[in-house]
Amino acid sequence: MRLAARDLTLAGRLSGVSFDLAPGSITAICGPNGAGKSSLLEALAGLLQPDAGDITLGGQGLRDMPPRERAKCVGYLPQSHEIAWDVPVRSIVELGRMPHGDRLADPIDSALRALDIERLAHRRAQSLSGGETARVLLARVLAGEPQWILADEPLAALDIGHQIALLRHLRKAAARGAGVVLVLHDLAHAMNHADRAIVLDQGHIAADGACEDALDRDTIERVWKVPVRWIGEPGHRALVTG
Ligand SMILES: Nc1ncnc2c1ncn2[C@@H]1O[C@H](COP(=O)(O)OP(=O)(O)OP(=O)(O)O)[C@@H](O)[C@H]1O
Repeated sequence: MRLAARDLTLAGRLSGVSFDLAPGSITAICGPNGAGKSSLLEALAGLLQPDAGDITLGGQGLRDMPPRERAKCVGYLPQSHEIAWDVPVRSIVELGRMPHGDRLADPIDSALRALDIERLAHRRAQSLSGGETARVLLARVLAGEPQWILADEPLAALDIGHQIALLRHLRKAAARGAGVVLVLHDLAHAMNHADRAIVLDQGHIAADGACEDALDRDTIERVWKVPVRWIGEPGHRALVTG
């Protein structure tokens, strides 16, 4: 099912944003602070109603879908990583199955494994470190086996080992047919791990395309206003400033 936005507008946050995303790939949403990345992701998750324009999933308007159906199709990880309930980690991950009305062990165990939190399954959620909390909330999203995984800065709190493990897991999910949309501040992660980048600047799309094009030096200098150059080979690029 394709996920598409048409002329999405939200006062002061997004202006005429349009794109069409195919499942089976990873899209990075990049842009400076306040560009509208989180607002866009929230709108794609159906949690923020645009003032104008619409979002469709498989051709059907997102706002017309029953919430449970929408939640089955779209898994969303918000930017702030907080767990309000002091319950065992496994119970938090099980919440990802709520739209399905079950607690199937397989997807829950597989999500715990994917985020390397099996040994934390019986720990109280509020006793976790920041990075552990982020991994638990991601596991909750993965446990729902959504067709679309939307994650806002999923790598921000993770150490490099868990970052790479998560990116590999998301790549496998995409290879199995899921659509993955990640808000990423780290442009090298976007360049090396996404298939497509959508660059937002002040609520507008500044660039959209294959990462080598959409995140080229000119675009970064124009949008982020820092002098940069890429070094290394495709797939192993590093961004150097100055
Ligand atoms: N609830 C809100 N009401 C009104 N304006 C908001 C609201 N939330 C965010 N904004 C504004 O909308 C713009 C886009 O915010 P958004 O959080 O989407 O940006 P972002 O690209 O995710 O930023 P960051 O990289 O800092 O997380 C910002 O100018 C922000 O101040």
